[in-house]
Amino acid sequence: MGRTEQFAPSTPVGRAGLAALLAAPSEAVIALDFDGTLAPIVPDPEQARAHPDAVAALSRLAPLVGAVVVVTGRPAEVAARYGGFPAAPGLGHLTVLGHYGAERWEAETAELTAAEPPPGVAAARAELPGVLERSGAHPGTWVEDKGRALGVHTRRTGAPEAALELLREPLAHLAADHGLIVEPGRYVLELRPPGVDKGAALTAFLAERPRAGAVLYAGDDLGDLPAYAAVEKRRADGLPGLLVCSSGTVAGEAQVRELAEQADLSVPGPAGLAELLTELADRIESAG
Ligand SMILES: O=P(O)(O)OC[C@H]1O[C@H](O[C@H]2O[C@H](CO)[C@@H](O)[C@H](O)[C@H]2O)[C@H](O)[C@@H](O)[C@@H]1O
Repeated sequence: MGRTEQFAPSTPVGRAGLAALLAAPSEAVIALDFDGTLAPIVPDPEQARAHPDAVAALSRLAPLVGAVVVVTGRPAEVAARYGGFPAAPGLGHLTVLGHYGAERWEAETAELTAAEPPPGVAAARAELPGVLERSGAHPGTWVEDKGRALGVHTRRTGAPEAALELLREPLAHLAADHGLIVEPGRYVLELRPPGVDKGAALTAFLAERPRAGAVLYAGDDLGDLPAYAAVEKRRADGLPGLLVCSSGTVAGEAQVRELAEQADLSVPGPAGLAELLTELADRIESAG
């Protein structure tokens, strides 16, 4: 199969989204999740790094399109650093929307803007060790303190799915007690403030660009569903869009079914996304 067929969207709306992106790339917005999409999933979240081929492809693509934005559950500055974005050529206008949109980092200025630190996180942080102990959390359960949110990871336990299930209810109670919500992800339950999600973040970013002619969104996890819904909504309003699913490639881990079902195009993980971004850069360059 050639690359053109490999990256052909399976839906008419997806094909229209891709066609609009390629017809007027300078008005297109490329929006990408970080973990599982730009960066391969690894056991230790602190060791996650963007796939080098994805960064190289973005370096070529970013100067050709209207905007590139990374929309992530990570703190924005952490995603920028783990992505290697500050040092990468061509990414001088990249934006990272972190903490599901509560933070924003601009490559142009290296400035970080953030909403007020949420109340409730400090109290939940203090109570979390006790809650984990009383719940019988499996050995290997690990807390990622993200400052304005707390991620409880079970990937490094002996039975990640069972370890996660065990914690759903106690963490839901802890979150509710402190005005937080639980954001579920790939072997992680995150306690975070309500009021933002990737859909609202992407919608606001697109609203800053009234001339946007197309939007591509790529994600891999439940937290990306609101961004998918935002693209669907903008498509209904007439903005062409392409929904890409970075399919799970970690042994024994199922991909997020809802995302795969809604996507116009699936790629095999960050390496596949890198190929897609490379293909887009090739096609835009050869047309120009
Ligand atoms: O919105 P994203 O950019 O996809 O971030 C979502 C969460 O990703 C990270 O956790 C996930 O990736 C880890 C590294 O590969 C993996 O070990 C873990 O099992 C995954 O859930 C990150 O640690 C979280 O802070 C993000 O919210």
